[in-house]
Amino acid sequence: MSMDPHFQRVALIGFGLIGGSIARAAKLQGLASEIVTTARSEKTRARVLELGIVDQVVATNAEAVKDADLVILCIPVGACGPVAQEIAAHLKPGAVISDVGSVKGAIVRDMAPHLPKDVHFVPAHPVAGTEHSGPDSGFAELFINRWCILTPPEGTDAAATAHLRAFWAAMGAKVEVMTPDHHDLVLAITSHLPHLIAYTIVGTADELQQVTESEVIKFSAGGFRDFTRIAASDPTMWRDVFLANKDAVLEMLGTFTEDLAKLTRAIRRGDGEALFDHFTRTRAIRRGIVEIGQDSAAPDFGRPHAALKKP
Ligand SMILES: NC(=O)c1ccc[n+]([C@@H]2O[C@H](COP(=O)([O-])OP(=O)(O)OC[C@H]3O[C@@H](n4cnc5c(N)ncnc54)[C@H](O)[C@@H]3O)[C@@H](O)[C@H]2O)c1
Ligand SMILES: O=C(O)C(=O)C[C@]1(C(=O)O)C=C[C@@H](O)C=C1
Repeated sequence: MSMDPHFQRVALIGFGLIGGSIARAAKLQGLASEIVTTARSEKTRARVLELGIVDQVVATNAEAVKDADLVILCIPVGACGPVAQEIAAHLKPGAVISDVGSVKGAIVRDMAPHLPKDVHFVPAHPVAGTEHSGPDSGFAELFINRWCILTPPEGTDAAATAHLRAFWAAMGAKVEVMTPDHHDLVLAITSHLPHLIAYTIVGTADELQQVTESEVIKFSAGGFRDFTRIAASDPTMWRDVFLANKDAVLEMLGTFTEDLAKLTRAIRRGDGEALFDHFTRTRAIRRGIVEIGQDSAAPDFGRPHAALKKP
């Protein structure tokens, strides 16, 4: 028999893209009897109330977690440690405490030491998002057919993990469990590096435009436009991701730079065969992802990297 996904009282710390999407999906699927959220500014509290999705909007995180059976931190990765410290004394014994951060090792290191022994800490990362943020950006369908990765520390109560898994599955997600370190390596290449590349190339094009006084960006074609969408993602969120996943990103950046050098050499030498072979291989990878209906987070694809093998 599968686990009941329902929680009595759910507290969402932060009502942005992800918090707002969880609220909408949980409400639609009847996954909580009551949803409470924090919004720090008066303006956001008024807006969240106006949206009419949650039952209660409060100003402090401590107030939000009171009596909550499930607490989800939906805030930038760098804020999770301080917020764990802030809410620790107010958590209900037996509650499931989770998050949605894009990095998992740092979250475990920053949050776990503050949490009382009588709560169940099950970190999570829904691998689904957009370049938008704030209370109006969320939507109930965001998680449908997307991965949600859980990274429960060793010794976590299996029933708590199963309950959170059922909650995410009921919002449409495909759930997988892995270690925080493995998560961070896989996401460094499939999500963090692509964002770094987008942030770089859009900045480079803009600088070129200024230096040459040309209209580089005005005449940009489809490929560049896709990069600008990614490069419009939230600066606070992505600053925190790169600070928190420094080691894995630097490791993947090293491998990426070597591969870029190989393609650079092929262009310089006029080695059409090397370019054609490379592009043929990557086209097959894309087609494989689309075929299995997985156009986000495709762990373990491409040339195998020793560190990416499943633990
Ligand atoms: N945007 C994405 O594509 C995406 C996808 C998956 C996971 N994530 C992760 O989800 C988390 C939230 O991202 P988002 O896109 O929803 O961001 P967002 O900017 O839309 O929302 C974040 C919210 O957190 C609030 N906040 C910040 N510090 C706080 C604090 N100390 N206490 C209470 N509230 C606080 C902000 O006011 C804001 O409302 C991040 O950790 C991010 O890494 C993002
Ligand atoms: O599609 C996008 O806009 C995203 O960047 C979403 C995306 C990703 O890289 O896939 C970004 C960060 C998250 O942690 C999860 C999902």
